[in-house]
Amino acid sequence: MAPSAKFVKAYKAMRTLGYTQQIVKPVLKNLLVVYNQNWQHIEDSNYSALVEAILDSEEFKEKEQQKFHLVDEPEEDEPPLKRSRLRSQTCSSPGDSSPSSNGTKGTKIQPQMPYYQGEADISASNSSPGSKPKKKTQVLAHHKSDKLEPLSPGTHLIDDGDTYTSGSIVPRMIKERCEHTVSLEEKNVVCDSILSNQKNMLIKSYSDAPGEVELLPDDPSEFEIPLSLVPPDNKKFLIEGDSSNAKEQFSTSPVVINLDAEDTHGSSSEMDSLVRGNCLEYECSDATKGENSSSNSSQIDIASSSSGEVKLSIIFESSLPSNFRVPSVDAVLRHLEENLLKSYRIIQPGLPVINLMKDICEGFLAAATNTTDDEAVNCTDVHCNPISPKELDAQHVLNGNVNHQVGFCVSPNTSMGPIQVQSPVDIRPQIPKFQSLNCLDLSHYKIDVTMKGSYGDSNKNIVALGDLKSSASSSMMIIQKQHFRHDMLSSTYYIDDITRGEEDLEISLINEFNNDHQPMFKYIPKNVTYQSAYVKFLLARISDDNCCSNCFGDCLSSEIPCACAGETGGEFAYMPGGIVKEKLLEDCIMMNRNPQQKNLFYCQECPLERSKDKNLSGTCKGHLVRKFIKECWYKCGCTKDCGNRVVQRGITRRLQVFMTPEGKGWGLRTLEDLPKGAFICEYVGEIVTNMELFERNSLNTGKKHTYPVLLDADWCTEGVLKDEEALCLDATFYGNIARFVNHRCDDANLVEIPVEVETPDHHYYHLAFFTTRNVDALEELTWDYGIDFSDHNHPVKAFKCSCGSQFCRDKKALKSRRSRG
Ligand SMILES: C[S@@+](CC[C@H](N)C(=O)[O-])C[C@H]1O[C@@H](n2cnc3c(N)ncnc32)[C@H](O)[C@@H]1O
Repeated sequence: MAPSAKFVKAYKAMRTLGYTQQIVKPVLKNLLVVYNQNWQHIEDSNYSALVEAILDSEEFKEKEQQKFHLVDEPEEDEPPLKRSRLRSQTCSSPGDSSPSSNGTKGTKIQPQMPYYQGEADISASNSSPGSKPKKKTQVLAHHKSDKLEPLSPGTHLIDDGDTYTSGSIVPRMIKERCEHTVSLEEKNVVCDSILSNQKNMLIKSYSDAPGEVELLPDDPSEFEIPLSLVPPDNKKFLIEGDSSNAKEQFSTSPVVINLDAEDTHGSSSEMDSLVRGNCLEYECSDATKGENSSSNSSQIDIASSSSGEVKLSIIFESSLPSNFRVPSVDAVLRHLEENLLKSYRIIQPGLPVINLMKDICEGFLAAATNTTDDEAVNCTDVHCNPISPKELDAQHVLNGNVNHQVGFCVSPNTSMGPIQVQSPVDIRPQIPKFQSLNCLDLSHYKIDVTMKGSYGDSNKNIVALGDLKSSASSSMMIIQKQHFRHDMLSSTYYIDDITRGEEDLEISLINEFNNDHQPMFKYIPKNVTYQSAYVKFLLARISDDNCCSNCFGDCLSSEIPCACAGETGGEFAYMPGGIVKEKLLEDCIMMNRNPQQKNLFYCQECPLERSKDKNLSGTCKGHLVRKFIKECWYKCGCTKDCGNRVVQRGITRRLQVFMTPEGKGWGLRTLEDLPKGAFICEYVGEIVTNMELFERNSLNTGKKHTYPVLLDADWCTEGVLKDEEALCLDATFYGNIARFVNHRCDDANLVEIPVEVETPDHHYYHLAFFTTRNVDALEELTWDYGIDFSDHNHPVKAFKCSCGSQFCRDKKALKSRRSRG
């Protein structure tokens, strides 16, 4: 039996035997210690005897006394159940004679269960079911007396305008919690700067004993931080307040909800809540998932305050690798964005994690302000008891478990705003890892996001929290529901617009072949300069005579070619309708297919060759003279509809990114029939200098999504560009759909043509794709990357080509290699 299952079993058995959570909790903790060391003893144990033995043991009592500074009180007749709960979940003021726990009177069984030295967190409870109260203890605390009001199950408790439907209420004060070092709860409290600043925070808590009431504050405004709660029947939890008045209720009635979808059933939720609310938080979070769950899990806790702040905690649990190092917040976010989002089923392209978290918070606000009572009871658990980064549970430490808490504060109101990292990752001291036998060897990543905001309508993407059994890394699935068409197979992965509205047309992405999700990159519709690249089309150069400032209307309809056409020999590149003229198209295709027939320009004193060796004059090896297009632009006198403006208007054809069945990865296809010479898209990416690209490539050892396009190295006839000036396009991190165009040898249906829009100096141009022939709807769009598959010395190792072309150069190279032996 898996240790976690045993743990659950032990818990259930103890609860069945009638032990209160407050007894079970410390006992389980002790049990865990034993368990780690000698778990086979547990297998056949009589749990009743076990509990009694633990409670009766001298070590247990001693530790409990030390830890909680318990003061013996005169015996008082109180039902043990209630007393124990009061003892462990409430804090009494000095001199408070409210009921407290009795001592333990256990059996004489003393199992050989070594207590692990250093184990620190032991509950204050030491009562035993059915036992006669032996003594009363009092927790020394420093706060004013709390008012106690009993409720029966289902009773509506009106407090400060709030309505509670059932259960117990355990409000706490943050000050008290931060000052205290006496209880398990205190140990777990983070005096978080975010939460601690909140006023009027009140917690609704539900015990496992319906009708049992804990503390109710005289002044709820004193309660600033929520504590852990247990729902009465594992299902019943509500956001208090009636729906008619939900907004006001919400603003004055903070709630704390655990939305862990996996904890919705059975007593596991109860236990999970119980233990998470205390020091055993993570162990039991895992334990409750029992045998069925993987060792990895996650949960989301969301809390809101009366001031409109929503705090989101995401706890991600996974096995600690041996090279574990605490990363920076930036590193975590970057890593998530680059690598992990897809495993969480987050389909939004380039979605920053922080935005996702903010969306969740906003969704919570929106839901909270629109939720009816009926809907509200779906929440499964009530919990917010953040673990103090400074005070780790000893068991965690011993198990080498680490809790990283990261706080983020998302700026006010629902519009996007700057994000402040409020509390950076807490760096754990170097704790020797305890090699335990059990399966609770988890690391815990807890990311808190806090959003203060107005409660305006949110039309943000839907966030669904559910069970993602197929995912190895998380039980959380976050999807954009609206992006799934109903007629699709459940296995189809589909996004309706990967451009996020950046293009005039939506461009969908579909995968019907495997489980790959959209690669991480940021969609940009136009090139952006990365850093050092200097692109010369400044407004200061508006006086340059490279435009047709005297034109008006549509230049194409003018009888005399305009100045822009003069740049390309007095000929416009386009026909009406934006189709590239046949001659230009064929020239460009030819130049690509037959490099040996490239149009070369030879200079007399080649600056390029001279730059290689200053002492030699150097014979010019020829510079490529590329055919190009010069478009009119906004410096010109023509209108935006001018027929000589095509590429700058962006994508106009219906296209789709799809998963290719041939193993080439993603590809681009057309969803409509295309004529020959039609503009498809520009190759968009980051404009980087040669130097920057080199640095990137040497840093980035991971797989590349794109082939950087060298913009002007073989085209510039104006002199030799230094590496820090020569421009390249890299679409690895920022790009458009062109980054998905796959290679096809020789007979690709796309050809790239340089297009000048803003600058005439050939230093920078747009690389535009046009169709080389008529293309049918659903055909894949391909481009000949120009790779020489026989060049094995090339620094970039070519992929194994599966273009399927009869002219495939890779296959030819392979054949000739084979024939050479
Ligand atoms: C610009 S990306 C094209 C999009 C890419 N398929 C993806 O999934 O992101 C270039 C990469 O696609 C793959 N690829 C492109 N054309 C290919 C071909 N003909 N055969 C095999 N793989 C190809 C190679 O992995 C190459 O490095």
